[in-house]
Amino acid sequence: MEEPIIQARDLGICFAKGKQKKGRVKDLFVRRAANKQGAQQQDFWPLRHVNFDIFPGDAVGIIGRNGTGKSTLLRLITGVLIPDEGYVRREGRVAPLIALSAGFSGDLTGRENVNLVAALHGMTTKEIKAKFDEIVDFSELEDFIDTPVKYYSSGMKVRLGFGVITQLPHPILLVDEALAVGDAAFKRKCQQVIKGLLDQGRTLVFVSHSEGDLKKYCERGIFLDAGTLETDGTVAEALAAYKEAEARDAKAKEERKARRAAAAAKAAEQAPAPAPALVPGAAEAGA
Ligand SMILES: Nc1ncnc2c1ncn2[C@@H]1O[C@H](COP(=O)(O)OP(=O)(O)OP(=O)(O)O)[C@@H](O)[C@H]1O
Repeated sequence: MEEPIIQARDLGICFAKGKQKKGRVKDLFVRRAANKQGAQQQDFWPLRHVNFDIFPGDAVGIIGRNGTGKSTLLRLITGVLIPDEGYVRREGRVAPLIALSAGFSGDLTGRENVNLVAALHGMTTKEIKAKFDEIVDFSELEDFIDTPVKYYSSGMKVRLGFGVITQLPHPILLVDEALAVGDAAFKRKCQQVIKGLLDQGRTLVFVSHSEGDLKKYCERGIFLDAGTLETDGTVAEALAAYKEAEARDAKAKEERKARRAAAAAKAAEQAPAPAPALVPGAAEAGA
């Protein structure tokens, strides 16, 4: 039987409300010790008891409302965050199309950043040299490649990041809304590149709020809700479950609103009639 390229078992991560958690090795010890002492009041689990297998060549869309742990799941898969429970195992390196504009050093030029980022992701000097022109050409930054990245616009940074990461030979491609940025022409170019990588047999895990994009790239869909994996099926099934949950929530919200309005009307009905206004001197005048 084929082995999964990504496997999650009882995967969970706990965050403290109002505090940013960084994926640090130290946390492996500190947080595990803290968990043994019992969860703090402010702790919450954006993901818990998550299980799935992703096989080589799968294209999986991660669907869910804002704040339901989609990006967190991708960061757990890349290894940037360390789980508090369970595990996620990868059989192959990851090319992360995530937070693309954040990965550069502002004082270094585009050229230096390409070399640095590609090397950090495991490309050899020879590989980088072979791909360099293609990266620059794709990002359309020929005239700015020797300019420090701090002078780039956010779109220029994203273009350069996309150019580098899509040249990595790694089998797993993680995409987090990377296609939501950039102008229409650049978006079309990105779509072609991703399609090409999928045709080569890469495995895709794709976070998006766009039904069109999800359907375009993915056959499978995982719907996350309230910290758990609710549906793992075809992308159409996962989208249907997502819409159902949204409709259920909208209905519950309407019902709550109607209950509050009814309670307010009842309270107004039962309230004693307001006392007549006192007109100074009225009693004396009647005597
Ligand atoms: N490093 C962190 N430390 C603490 N809390 C975090 C951290 N990263 C995310 N969170 C919180 O975890 C929850 C899940 O966030 P996440 O970004 O994974 O959601 P999402 O489903 O990707 O949302 P969106 O659709 O809005 O992008 C949110 O409540 C968020 O505030």
